[in-house]
Amino acid sequence: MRIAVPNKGRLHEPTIDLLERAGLHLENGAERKLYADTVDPDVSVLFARAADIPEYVADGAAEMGITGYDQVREARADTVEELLDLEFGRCRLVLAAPEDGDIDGVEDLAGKTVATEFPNVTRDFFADTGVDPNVVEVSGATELTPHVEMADAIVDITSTGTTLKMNQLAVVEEVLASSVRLFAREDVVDDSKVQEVRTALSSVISADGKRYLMMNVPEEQLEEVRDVIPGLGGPTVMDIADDGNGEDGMLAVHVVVDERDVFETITEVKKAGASGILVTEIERLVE
Ligand SMILES: Nc1ncnc2c1ncn2[C@@H]1O[C@H](COP(=O)(O)OP(=O)(O)OP(=O)(O)O)[C@@H](O)[C@H]1O
Ligand SMILES: O=P(O)(O)OC[C@H]1O[C@H](OP(=O)(O)OP(=O)(O)O)[C@H](O)[C@@H]1O
Ligand SMILES: [Mg+2]
Repeated sequence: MRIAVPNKGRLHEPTIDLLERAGLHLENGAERKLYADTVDPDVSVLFARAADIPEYVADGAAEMGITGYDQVREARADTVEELLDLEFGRCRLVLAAPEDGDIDGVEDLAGKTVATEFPNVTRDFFADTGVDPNVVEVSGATELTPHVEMADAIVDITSTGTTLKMNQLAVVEEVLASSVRLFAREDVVDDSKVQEVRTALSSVISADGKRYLMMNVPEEQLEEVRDVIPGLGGPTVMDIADDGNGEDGMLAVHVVVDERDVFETITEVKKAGASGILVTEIERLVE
């Protein structure tokens, strides 16, 4: 099985990082190589441009791919199936026009020109509106085109909004919300290796923002502690073997909580009688 992943650009590093955290360590993958092996002899990685990845998967160069949803839609790769939202590379494709111009809505673009790196997504968007502007494809610096009379509006990526603002452009309408996805070719989605990869990546995402709390609780205090724990599916409670030091009747309580609940939970369980509280990170969480 081969996974196509971005070879450069902003998606490269976070993708490699995710594979590593999922236990799919890369081997023999010196920088600038086309392929890398992983610790799993059945899984290798193919490096490609973010925009080419959906096509690589559709055409059979790889079985799985990781890239932005915007690229999957642009490639119109209808033989690939999404397996997982990887929850990074969040951005929006928006229709934007000069702030001080006369384009306030989609209908104002009838007979006008829209420049974009995403001509297919743009045409699909306008097809649904009944407005049919002229769409011109550019390969970068799209934000410049309305200022050089090349276009009346653009469809481009925005996340913080800084680039649009810098170019005196305002959002007219959202075209697409995107994030990075794991997908596979239709004919291999049920393959056990594909599902293994999906589970491994999913376990990293599930663990993100979660912490593991361990504490000691006197038996008679268990209910009180349990009541203040916001845990995932309730805590795990274990007997602590009597160590002969009067620790009899102590229980070990383990629970997974949201990182943002950790501070309050510690305060609450302490009040309820817990001691020896330990907080650790979670690498993976297989549900
Ligand atoms: N500003 C942004 N914020 C969040 N995600 C973004 C942003 N810009 C792009 N992306 C996502 O990253 C994907 C690839 O963009 P990126 O800029 O890394 O590649 P690229 O422009 O093709 O790189 P290069 O031109 O170096 O090959 C986009 O398709 C989109 O899904
Ligand atoms: O809303 P913002 O946070 O300003 O982000 C939007 C910008 O980010 C991307 O460009 P990128 O930085 O990838 O440069 P590129 O044009 O070289 O791909 C995108 O093409 C926008 O220009
Ligand atoms: Mg870019």
